[in-house]
Amino acid sequence: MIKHVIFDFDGTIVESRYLTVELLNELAPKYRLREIKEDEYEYLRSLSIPQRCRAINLPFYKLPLLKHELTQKYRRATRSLQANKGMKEVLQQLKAKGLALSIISSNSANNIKDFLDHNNINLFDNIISSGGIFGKDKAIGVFLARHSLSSSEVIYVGDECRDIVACRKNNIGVIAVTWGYDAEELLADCGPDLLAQNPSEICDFILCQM
Ligand SMILES: O=C(O)COP(=O)(O)O
Repeated sequence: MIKHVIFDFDGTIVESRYLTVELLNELAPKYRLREIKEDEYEYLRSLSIPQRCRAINLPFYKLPLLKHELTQKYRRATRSLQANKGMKEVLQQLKAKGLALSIISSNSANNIKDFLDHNNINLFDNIISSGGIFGKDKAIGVFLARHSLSSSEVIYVGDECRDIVACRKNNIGVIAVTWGYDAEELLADCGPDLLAQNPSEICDFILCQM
């Protein structure tokens, strides 16, 4: 029975895709990246992370430093970001049913808290940063152990294939949402338990497993 729902932040709860592209373009000269044009967004969403990195001339070794700088720059814009339509209501409904809610994200806890405070979203029991882009599987594992949760008591809601992979490594269920960073076809190939086209499907899926 599900007791705890863990959410991804960027793309899933908050619409930060355009901000991320803007910040990447700002950092492009420093990291010698190819600038991203607006008409490429959809194409880039359909690529895997290694393909995406190649498409913008980003060698993997530059990724940690770039990610760090991007997270710092993100801070100044948290107040201009909006929650994805219908997500606040989903969080409220799940909380009202007695579920614990947490966030495990590769963004920083400060950025996330800033956004949540500014938008009066005060529903999360834990906000955890997994650090790097690929640390989510470990962060989820530590979280389950720390809270004595079995894999069947938890479900994750995310928007990227790397979220699905991290959940599979921990044997937990995963809902992938189609309005975030990764395109629907890419997510479908990773085999989530549910591919949600709109926020209300998240509630329906979770509440029928309680
Ligand atoms: O920091 C990011 O760019 C992505 O963060 P997320 O794990 O919440 O999607």
